[in-house]
Amino acid sequence: MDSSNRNPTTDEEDQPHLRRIGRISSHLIHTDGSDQHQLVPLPCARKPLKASVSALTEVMKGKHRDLQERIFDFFSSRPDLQTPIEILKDDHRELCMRQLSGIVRDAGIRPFQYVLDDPERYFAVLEAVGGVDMSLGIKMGVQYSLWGGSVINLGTQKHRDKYLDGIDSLEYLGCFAMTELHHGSNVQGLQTTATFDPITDEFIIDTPNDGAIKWWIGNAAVHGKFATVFAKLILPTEGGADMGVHAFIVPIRDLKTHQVLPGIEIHDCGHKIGLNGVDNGALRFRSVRIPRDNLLNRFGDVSPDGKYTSGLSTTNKRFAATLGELVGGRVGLAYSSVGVLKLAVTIAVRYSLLRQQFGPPKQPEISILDYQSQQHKLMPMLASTYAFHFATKYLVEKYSEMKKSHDEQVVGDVHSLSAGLKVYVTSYTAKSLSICREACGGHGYAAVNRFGSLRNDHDIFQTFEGDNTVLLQQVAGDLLKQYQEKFKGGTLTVTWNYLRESMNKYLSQPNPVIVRWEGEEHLRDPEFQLDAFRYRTSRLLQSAALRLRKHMKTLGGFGAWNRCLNHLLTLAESHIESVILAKFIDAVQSCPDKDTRAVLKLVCDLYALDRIWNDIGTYRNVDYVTPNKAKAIHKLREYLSFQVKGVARELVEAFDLPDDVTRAPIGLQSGAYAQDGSLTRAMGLFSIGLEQVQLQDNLKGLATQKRALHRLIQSVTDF
Ligand SMILES: Cc1cc2nc3c(=O)[nH]c(=O)nc-3n(C[C@H](O)[C@H](O)[C@H](O)COP(=O)(O)OP(=O)(O)OC[C@H]3O[C@@H](n4cnc5c(N)ncnc54)[C@H](O)[C@@H]3O)c2cc1C
Repeated sequence: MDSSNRNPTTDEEDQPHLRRIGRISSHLIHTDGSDQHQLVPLPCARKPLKASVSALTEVMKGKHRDLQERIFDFFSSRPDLQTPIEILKDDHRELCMRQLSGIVRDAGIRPFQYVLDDPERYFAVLEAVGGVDMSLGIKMGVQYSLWGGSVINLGTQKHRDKYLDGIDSLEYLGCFAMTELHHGSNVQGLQTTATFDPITDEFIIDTPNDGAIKWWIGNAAVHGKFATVFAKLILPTEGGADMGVHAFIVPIRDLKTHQVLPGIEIHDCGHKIGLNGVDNGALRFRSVRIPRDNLLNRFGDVSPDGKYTSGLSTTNKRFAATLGELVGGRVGLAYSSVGVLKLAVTIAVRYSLLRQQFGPPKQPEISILDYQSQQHKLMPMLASTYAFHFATKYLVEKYSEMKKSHDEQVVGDVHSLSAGLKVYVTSYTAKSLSICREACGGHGYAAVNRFGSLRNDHDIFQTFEGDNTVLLQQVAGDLLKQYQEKFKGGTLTVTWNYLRESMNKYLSQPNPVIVRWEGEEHLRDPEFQLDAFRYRTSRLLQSAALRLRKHMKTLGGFGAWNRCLNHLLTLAESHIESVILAKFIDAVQSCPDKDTRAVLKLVCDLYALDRIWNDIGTYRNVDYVTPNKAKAIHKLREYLSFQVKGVARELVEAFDLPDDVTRAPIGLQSGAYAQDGSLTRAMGLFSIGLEQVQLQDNLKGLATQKRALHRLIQSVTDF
C-alpha cells in the first residue's frame, strides 16, 4: 500500500501556472505579473514526500480500532441488517431497532458498559455504527448517552440499581424528553410541571398547554418504555414554590404489553429530512402520577413531607449542574461528525483521482483532482479532517479524564471545548457534504453514492444537543469570563492558558518587521501560525469586551450582547480554530516517524494557512500582515493544496474505512486507481448500477436483474 509522492514533474506540467513559476525560479515573478516580492519555494526544488499508508494509519488509528472492526465484521456478516438505499420510514425504524439489538444481543457488544467504565470505547462504537447508518448512531445515543446518561449522571444509587441492567440489555428502551413545542434552546423556559403530592408521596406530571408538549423526542413514537422528563419541580406550599427544572423518570408504555400508559398521549413527529430510522415523537402528560423516588435526585431532593434539599444554593446553580452533566452527547456528536467527514472526503477524493475530464490537446484526459479548483475544494477539507481528528481525540481523552477525576478545571475545559468543537466540526461537515457532492458531479447525485443521505442525516447535528449559534455564545461567554479572570489574576483553564501568556503581547502593535516576512520557512513555522490565530482571538476578545461595556450602559446586558452578537460568534469560532491548530501541531510534533511527520506537517500547514487566508481581511485591517505577505500566504496555500493532492490517496487510505462502510461505488478502494481510462469508467458506471441492484435485492429479491447486469458488464470486459 505504501507509495511515494506523485511525480512532481508530471503534476507540474498539469498546472501551467506552476510551470511558469518553476522555470523562473531565481527571479521574483508572480502569476499575476507583479514582480515585487519573493516567491514561495518552487515545486521542482522540493523533495517528494514519502507517504506510507501503514505509518499514517498507525497514527490515525484509534485506541479501539479492534472494537470498531468487530462492529464492521458483524454488519458485513449480516446482510439482513444493512440499510438499503430505498426504505420506508416505518421499515427503517424497525431495521434500526434490529441493528441496535443485533449489536447488543448477537455481537455481544455492550455500549452502555463503556458509557459507565470507558467512555473512549463508547465513542469508538458510536463512530463505527454511525458509519453503518447514522440513524443507528443516533438511536444508540438516545438510548445510552441521553436516557441512560441521565439516569447515571442525574440520578443516585437507587436509580442505578433499578434501571441500569434494563437499559444495558435494551429491555428498558427510553427517551430523553427535554424539548417542548415552544421551547428548545431555552431550557429554563420549559413549562411541563412536576407537582409534589405529600399525601400519596408522588409527583404529578402535567402538560399545562399545547406549547408544553414534549416534541422531537427520540424513541418516543414507537419503541420507548420510559422517558426522562424535564419539568419544573413545584412544591405544595401556598401558591406552589417553583424549584426550577428537574429530571424525572416517567414510564410511558407498559413493559409487557407495550400499551401506552394512562394519562399519556403519544404522537408521531412523522417523516423527517433525514434520520428516519429514529422514531421521534411528541408526549403529552395529563396528571400522570409517578413515585417520589422517580425524581433524579443527585442535585436536589424532596422529603416525604415536601421539604426541598440541595447541596447547591440557587436554582441557577442546580440548572447549570444538571445541564453540565449532559455534555457527553455533544462530545459524541463532534466525534461522530468527524467520522462522517472522513467518509465523505474519502469518497470525493477517490472519485476525483479516478475521474478524468479534458486534457491538453491531443493528449490523454487528466484526473479532475489535477485541476486547481478541485484541489481548492477538497484539499483544505482533507487537511481539516485531520485537524478535527486530533482535536476531537483530545476532547474524548479530556472527557474521560473528567469522568474519572471530576477536577473542576477539567470540567470547565471540557464544557467549553465540547460546545466549541461540536459547533465548529458539525457546521464544517455540513457544508463539506454539499461541496463533496458537487465535486463528484452527476455521480455525486446518485443516492447510491451516499452524499444525499449523509447530508440529510448529518444536517441536524447542527441543531440538536444545543443549537450551534446558541452553543457558540456559551463559548464566547466563557472566554469573556476568562478574560475578566485574567485581569483579576485568577486561574485560566487549560486550553486557554495562551490568553494569560499572550494577551499583553497581542494587545500591542504587531512587530513591523515580522508583518513583512513572507518566506516559506516563516509562513510554515508553527510559531507564526499559532501566533496569527491567537492574535486574532485576543484582539476579538478585547474589542468585544470593550464594545459590550460601552453598549451595556444604554442597552443593558441583554441588549448589549445582542448588539455585539456576530462579533461574539466570530470570537468563539476564532478561539476554537486556534485550539484545533494547537492540537494538530502537538500531533505533528509527537509523530515518531520522520517521513510521516513531514506529511502531517504539510497537512497541518495547509489547515493553518487556509484559515488565515479565509480571514485575511481581519489580518490586513489590523496590519498584522502587509499586502505582499497576504499574497504570499495565498500562493503558499494554493501550492500546499497541490502538494497535499500528491499524497491525497494515502491520506484517505489512512482513515482505514472498509468498503462495507464506504459503500459508495464511486468511492470504493478496489479498482479505483486503475489507469485504463475508458474501460475503468465504463466499469465504474456499470458497477454503480450493479450496486443499486444488489441493494434492492436485499429488499425485493431482484436476482434476475443482477444477472442481466453481470452479463452486460461481462460483454463490456470481453469487448
Ligand atoms: C431529529 C431531531 C431529534 C431530536 N431529538 C431530541 C430528543 O431526543 N430529546 C429532546 O429533548 N430534544 C430533541 N430534539 C430537539 C432539539 O434538541 C431542538 O430542536 C434544539 O435544541 C433546538 O431547539 P429549537 O428547535 O426550539 O430551535 P430554536 O431554539 O427555536 O432555534 C431556532 C433558530 O433560532 C436561533 N436562536 C434561538 N435562540 C437564539 C439566541 N439566543 N441567539 C441567537 N439565535 C438564537 C437558532 O440559532 C436557530 O437558528 C430533536 C430535534 C430533532 C430535529
